[in-house]
Amino acid sequence: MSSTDSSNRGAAAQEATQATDAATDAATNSPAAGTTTPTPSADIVEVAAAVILRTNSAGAREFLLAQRPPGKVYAGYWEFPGGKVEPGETMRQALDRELVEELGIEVTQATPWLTREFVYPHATVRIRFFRVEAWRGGIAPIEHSGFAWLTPGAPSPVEPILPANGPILRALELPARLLITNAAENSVDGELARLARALGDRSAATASAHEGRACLVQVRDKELPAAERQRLAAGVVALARQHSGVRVLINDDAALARSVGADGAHLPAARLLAKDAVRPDFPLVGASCHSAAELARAAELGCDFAVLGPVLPTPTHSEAAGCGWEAFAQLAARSPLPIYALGGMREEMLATACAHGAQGIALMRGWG
Ligand SMILES: Nc1nc2c([nH]c(=O)n2[C@H]2C[C@H](O)[C@@H](COP(=O)(O)OP(=O)(O)OP(=O)(O)O)O2)c(=O)[nH]1
Repeated sequence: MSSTDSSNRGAAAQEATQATDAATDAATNSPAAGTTTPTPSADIVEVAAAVILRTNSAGAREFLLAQRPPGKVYAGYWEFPGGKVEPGETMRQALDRELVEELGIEVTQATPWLTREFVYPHATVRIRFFRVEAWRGGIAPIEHSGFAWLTPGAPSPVEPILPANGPILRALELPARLLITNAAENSVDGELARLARALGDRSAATASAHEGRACLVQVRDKELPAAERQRLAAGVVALARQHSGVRVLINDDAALARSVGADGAHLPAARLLAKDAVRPDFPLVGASCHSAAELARAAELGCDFAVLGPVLPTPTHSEAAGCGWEAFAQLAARSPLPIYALGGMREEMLATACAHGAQGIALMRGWG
């Protein structure tokens, strides 16, 4: 984040306090989660849906889609299992009930993920997606016409898929970790060596593990002289190309991103809020956010993900206390975008971040 990014810092905690009960309820899977019901709205149908994830025998990640049966709206379309929240139910209770009714399984681990609103001819729906990684019982087609296990990023073997779900399928391609360069402290050569080690270790240690290899790398280091930044960016892209599942974004410099063949661009908050802001023309675009307004803007521009922080105190922004996990969760609960938690992150905080609705963690000093 640039110095201008700090203008809204602190707003995160403040805005989170104003979040609705519904958002609070949907925010986390911690003991406090799911203890309140969504705020009823005559106009919006609340839905809980499960992105059920497994690792197949080849070590690849897969998710489950199910086909809507005859007699329902959008019969024959493929969806994530789930359904409408009944009066008095929390989001999590609705999820648990639906998966018993539809699949015959008891959910034992679910983390809140994205919330997506979509206007259909028959209704406006607000779908709270949970990632479900553990359950009891065998999945059975009790209510659906069929099942399919899909690989994130691979062409879908089934269609049509419910129209609201396109962004969800794209979000499933994102990894759990975003590494941010810190050549200002480590030097360009030091940083390239750290990345080579990190990617090498990652590949070697987790060659068969589903998510271990994949990560995003953001070339930040905005203060570097242009030639050094170019060398860093080119070096990071060259390293990334030696490892599958590693994609590189350049912070705030589309021309540099193009010249080094990066996968994407990353927008600092000031750029995001500019009146003439548009989504840069890259396959992958991220944005730095510190408030609900910035998250909403990132979604409006069609960014693929946001980085939200600082969550915990960090030397990068020593003036900021960090919004804390509960505020993070409340902001994440309202976002249609996958969000990486930033600020004071370390590898062992990944599970905590996910329990509070994060896509994963963004690390600057805490990687390698
Ligand atoms: N379950 C589910 N619903 C989705 C997804 N994507 C999406 O747009 N929706 C929409 C379709 C429907 O308008 C709404 C879910 O309503 P539903 O009719 O399936 O709910 P239900 O299982 O409670 O069904 P019913 O008892 O009312 O017949 O959310 C998805 O991935 N999963």
